[in-house]
Amino acid sequence: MAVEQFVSKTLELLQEEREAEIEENRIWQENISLKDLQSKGVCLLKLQISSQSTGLYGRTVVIFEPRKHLGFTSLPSNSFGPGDIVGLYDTGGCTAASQIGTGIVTRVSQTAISVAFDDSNDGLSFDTDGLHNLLKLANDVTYKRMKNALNTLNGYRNGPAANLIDVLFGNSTPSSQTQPNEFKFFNSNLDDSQREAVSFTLSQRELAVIHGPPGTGKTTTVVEIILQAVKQGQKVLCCAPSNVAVDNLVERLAQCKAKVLRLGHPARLLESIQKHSLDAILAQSDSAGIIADIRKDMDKAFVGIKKMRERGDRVNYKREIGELRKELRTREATAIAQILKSADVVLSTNTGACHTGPLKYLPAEHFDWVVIDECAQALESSCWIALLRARKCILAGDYKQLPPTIKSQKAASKGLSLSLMERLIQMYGDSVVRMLTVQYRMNSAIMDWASKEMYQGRLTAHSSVEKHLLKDLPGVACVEETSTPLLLIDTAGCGLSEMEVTEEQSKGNQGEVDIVELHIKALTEAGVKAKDIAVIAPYNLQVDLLRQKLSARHPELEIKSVDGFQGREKEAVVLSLVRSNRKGAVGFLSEDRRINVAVTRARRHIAVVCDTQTVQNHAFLKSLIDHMTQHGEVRTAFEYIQDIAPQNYTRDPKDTKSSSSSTSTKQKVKDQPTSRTKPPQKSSTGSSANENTAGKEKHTKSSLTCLTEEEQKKNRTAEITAQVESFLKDSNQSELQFPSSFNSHDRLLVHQIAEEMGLVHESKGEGKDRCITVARPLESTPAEEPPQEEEEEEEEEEEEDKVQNPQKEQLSQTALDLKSLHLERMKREQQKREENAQQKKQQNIILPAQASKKPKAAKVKSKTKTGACGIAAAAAPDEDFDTLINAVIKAERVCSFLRCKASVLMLGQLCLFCNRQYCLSHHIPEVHGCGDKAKSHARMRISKEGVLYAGSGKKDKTMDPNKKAYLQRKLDSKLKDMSTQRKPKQKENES
Ligand SMILES: Nc1ncnc2c1ncn2[C@@H]1O[C@H](COP(=O)(O)OP(=O)(O)OP(=O)(O)O)[C@@H](O)[C@H]1O
Ligand SMILES: [Zn+2]
Ligand SMILES: [Zn+2]
Repeated sequence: MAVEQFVSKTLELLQEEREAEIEENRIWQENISLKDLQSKGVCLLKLQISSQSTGLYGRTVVIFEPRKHLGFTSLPSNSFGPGDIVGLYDTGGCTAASQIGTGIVTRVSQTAISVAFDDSNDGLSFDTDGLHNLLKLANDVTYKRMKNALNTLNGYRNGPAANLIDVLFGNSTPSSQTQPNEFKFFNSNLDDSQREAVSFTLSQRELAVIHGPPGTGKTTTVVEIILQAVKQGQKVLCCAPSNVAVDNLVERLAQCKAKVLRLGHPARLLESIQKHSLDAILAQSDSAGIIADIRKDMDKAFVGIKKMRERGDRVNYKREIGELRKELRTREATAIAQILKSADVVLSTNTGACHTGPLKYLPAEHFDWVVIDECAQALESSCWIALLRARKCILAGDYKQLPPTIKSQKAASKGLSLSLMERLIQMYGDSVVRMLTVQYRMNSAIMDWASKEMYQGRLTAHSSVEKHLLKDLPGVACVEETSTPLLLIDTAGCGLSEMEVTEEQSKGNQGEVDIVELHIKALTEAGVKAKDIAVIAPYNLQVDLLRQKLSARHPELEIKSVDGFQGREKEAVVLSLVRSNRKGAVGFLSEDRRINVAVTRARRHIAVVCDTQTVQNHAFLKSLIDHMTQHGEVRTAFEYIQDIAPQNYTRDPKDTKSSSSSTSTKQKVKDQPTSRTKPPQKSSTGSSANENTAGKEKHTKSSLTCLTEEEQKKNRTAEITAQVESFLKDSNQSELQFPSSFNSHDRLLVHQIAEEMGLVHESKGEGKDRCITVARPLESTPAEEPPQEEEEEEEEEEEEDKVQNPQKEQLSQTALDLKSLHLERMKREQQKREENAQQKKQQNIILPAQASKKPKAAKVKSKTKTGACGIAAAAAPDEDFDTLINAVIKAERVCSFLRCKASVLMLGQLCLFCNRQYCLSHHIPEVHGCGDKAKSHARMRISKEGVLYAGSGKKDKTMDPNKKAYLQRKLDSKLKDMSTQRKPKQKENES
């Protein structure tokens, strides 16, 4: 492909992408006042400058604070963090015209925010008396740099990269040295595939691609390659799309005593890395003394300016500062060039390697090799920023994991999401690729699926991990949950449907949240540490719901979206797939690479909670379900629901004894609740060796029977269906009673079949005599049924239908309980939405979007009313409900910090990590125990820089509109908790 063609097409797609982003920002900003932006935390209004100095290696750092003389002592709650790019405005507004400059946030405290402005903005002068607004900006620096690189690529003639460009565009073929260099490995532990990758890379002249599936030691290999290159006297430029990935390499290379230099704004680097940063090394250099003196003079001048009241005097100081700055710059340029030249490896993000940065001090042909790690997560255009400096390139990554995040679907589908790595593999095939095939992370049962489905079955598990299980971890007891690498908890037929909150375009599933909670409980009770467990969900809404439920009890449990987890690993992963609907829609789960990433984070155990009936409609997900069914434990969510609402179900004592009869799934269902609820001491006090082997034997046995399990289930289903059908044909029979020998699993099947056929079903009797009957639907039902409406509401109708006839639904009453809670919630949410709309209307500011939404909201509400008010009324009479609301409001009024009674009504601050309100002395995450989360959040945000870097989750600003929704959900969960408390029994039984 011609370079020009690539460049013009890519420029176009980048433009499209940029426009999509701008459009999104515009819609968002235009419809929201500055005040609202401030309340969303992305804008800070009317700040005064408290001080100004040169700091952070020569930048002008300005500290802003609220108007103290008016009694504002702290900043409004905001989402500003170190590394954010902000615009500085006078109080005229936040428009381009009133922008004074842009800077990078370096520090945020309760009372002040520091912003670093680059010296290069010569015209920058701050009115120290005036008031300023700060607004978080979407940054276009990344775009500009990529565009520049593409344009340079287009006109590139005979620089160092000329030959490489030919190879990367197929104009000449990659070549290798005939006589490979002799070399000795630094790391003697490398496996064969890693060694092969290193030798191959060393012998290639222009291009080597290293394909590193999850856990195969890609970084280990890249580090070895770089060390070998350095030994050969090569100068290496090493890049990755995210700051985190770059820092990781810096750390590993520094451990190996390589002379590394990290480029990048110090505000964005991990603290441990800062000593390798250009600025830090500069500060220790010979010129440092002189530079420091100049800075001191500049600081003095700044202080001078502040004292001066007269304009004329200020001008003098400004001139002085200008001259000092010039001198500073020439001295620094010389020093920087020296430092850069003496480093063996220079590291930066892809965009940090741009020619407007420090690399401009180096001659064009300085570098020999360019290494790009995580290459499959980078836009190709961002790779070209660095590649234009290289004779040879090494690309490492895994294109079977998630590609770079792109906002414009159109641009993505037209090729913007195709990474350089993938494009080259398409062009040259395996001849330029070496794949790492030994993985050091996953138990082979987990790996086998990924290997087969994604990596041509080529992966093998290293013996150190092949069989490792949770129970092998110190302090972890041997129970069923900790002895199986694969656990599938199937919600099919249990009525745990997904829900949707339209404003957020996301999906949640409260039933799955409850099941995840129980599984986490089982794992932690067995001694697995919360910090070793990840809970992953593909939808942000579900992530929020899970956090709400779990974070308070397990602050160290990491709960994230799939995208936020790329590049990480955990001993145990619990994956909630969320989707459960009759249409079998799986939406965004259909990205195979997303599922691959989610599953391959797990080292010893993965539990998947999902509705197999829904997700099996997608071939790739089906392969996962099939794999887990064949090689792992399968449970139905039904028995977890019994734990959630045990009052609705009497366990059939016969179940535990009838394991020899009918199905084998039943056999599994039978004794798990015991193992789950039994305290972990059980096995640690007993002879654990015996227990171990016993567990293993059982496991093997069940794996064997598992092979035909699905068929057995099918047969059983067919049997029962046939019985039901023949009953239906015989109009004389009014009721079909199944024998009391049916166990709970058989009854579940009956329940499912009856549901599908629209029949009434009921369980009667206790213990041994418990049996299930099926009958034709009652005549009255159709009359009450609301007319069919939009598809998305179907689910609700179905639920309401059951709610209206609860007495006919004994067996599914447990599921129904969750549903009624869900409905209660939905109803209140609807009410709130309506009230909001009402208020808006009164204020005459209905946005068109809301105006059009309103009628539908009203309709849904009235529908919900007819359906669910019965439950709501029965459970909570109006007064009761008011008391409830009052209690919640009261609880919301005081600081959430243990024993703190301070009011948070006026000055409360919401912690975004735990979603609680705190008083001013407790709201800082570090103070109340969210420190780690805040840190990793900040890190993640820092690593995101632009929107284009993949693997780091959603963009910041999506947090902000959610804040309100967060609060709403928080209230709802409190209400839910309270309503469950009001029903006697429950919780006590569990513990
Ligand atoms: N040859 C080896 N022998 C033993 N352990 C190894 C070897 N190579 C890598 N590992 C181990 O595997 C783990 C992952 O290695 P590394 O950090 O290099 O991979 P990564 O590139 O970060 O991961 P991934 O391949 O998933 O991107 C580390 O714990 C590392 O110690
Ligand atoms: Zn907190
Ligand atoms: Zn407090």
